[in-house]
Amino acid sequence: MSDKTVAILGATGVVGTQMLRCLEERDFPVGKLVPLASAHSLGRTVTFRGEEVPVVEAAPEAFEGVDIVLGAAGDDVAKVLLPEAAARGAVVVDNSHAFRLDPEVPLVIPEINAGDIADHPKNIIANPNCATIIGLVPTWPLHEVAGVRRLIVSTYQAASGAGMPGLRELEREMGVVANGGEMGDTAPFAYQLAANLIPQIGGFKEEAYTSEELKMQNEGRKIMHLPDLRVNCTCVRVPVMRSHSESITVEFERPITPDEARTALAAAPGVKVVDDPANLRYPMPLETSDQDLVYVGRVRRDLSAPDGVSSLTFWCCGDQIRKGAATNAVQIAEYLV
Ligand SMILES: NC(=O)C1=CN([C@@H]2O[C@H](COP(=O)(O)OP(=O)(O)OC[C@H]3O[C@@H](n4cnc5c(N)ncnc54)[C@H](OP(=O)(O)O)[C@@H]3O)[C@@H](O)[C@H]2O)C=CC1
Ligand SMILES: N[C@@H](CC(=O)OP(=O)(O)O)C(=O)O
Repeated sequence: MSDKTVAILGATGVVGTQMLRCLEERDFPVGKLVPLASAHSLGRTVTFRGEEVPVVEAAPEAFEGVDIVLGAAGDDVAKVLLPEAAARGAVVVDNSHAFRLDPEVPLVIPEINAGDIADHPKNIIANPNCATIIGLVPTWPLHEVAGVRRLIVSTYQAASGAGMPGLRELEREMGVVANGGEMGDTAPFAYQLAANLIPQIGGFKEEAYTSEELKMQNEGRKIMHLPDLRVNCTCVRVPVMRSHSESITVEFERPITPDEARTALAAAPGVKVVDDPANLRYPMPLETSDQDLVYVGRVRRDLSAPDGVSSLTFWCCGDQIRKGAATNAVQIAEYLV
């Protein structure tokens, strides 16, 4: 396998920094690394394989000679720069929302639809929304057993889902809560997050759902190839540094017991079952931070299901910076090489 020239667009951010670590850990064949960021990061370096690599200002010409681009910038930057990279012959794996629902762009969680990677006519492959990845990795093996018809999801999303500014803001607010002082401006959050919950992620869209909540439906349908999948999602920002958690109730086409579900989950790639209520063992975000598996527990019957309806409830946690973003993107890039 020949070494590749790999660019990271947004190499100084939360996801970009994690991509550097994932490329190192997974021994991705990087011949040359091109770390790209905004003009305000010029003069900075990123550490890769023990060396300091200077950050380059992101511009179309920076993609000349690049084989693979990992996108870790926001939607607006992605929309402008990544087609420039693709036009220069690079294959792009992008983390933003910009291209996810484009019918000519595959939207991939490798554990579910790796087969979609091969057909990428625009030279762009999209990484799904982080909460969607963490929720669907354990939902898929249950679908394979019993056929998923409907999902009812509540998410508990970490501050770092809002990038470096979100992480820094929660750290600051925790200091203010502990030591006193002025809370002041809470951006990027609309309200104080420390010692609080904020039931809004993204802007409000149709039927009073937020953009983040609609991603679970629209991206889930595309990834699972289930255009009629019914999804009801509520997304909540919680004062956790890292790792998203989700409560998911699944309605199935066919009967499935909690034991059958645990057996399917235990055999599924990317999943670890932690489900031992007698010993108080269940997934928690502190435990799932900085690793790649989605932990699943609290698997139980949905006591509210109408007679004759097959339905289970479970709880899962996963590191949204790793499996929800950087790791998933590097996994896709591995298929490309
Ligand atoms: N955080 C998360 O958990 C997840 C994030 N994502 C998505 O990944 C992407 C990156 O998010 P995240 O890492 O959290 O964000 P951060 O805010 O932490 O990082 C943003 C990155 O984009 C760069 N950037 C900003 N403006 C420009 C520009 N004009 N030209 C080039 N680069 C620019 C920044 O560079 P500089 O330092 O110079 O400003 C920085 O490297 C987003 O699309 C996000 O939606 C997806 C899943 C999970
Ligand atoms: N919006 C997510 C993270 C994210 O960046 O999602 P997306 O890539 O779909 O914009 C969160 O705040 O937790």
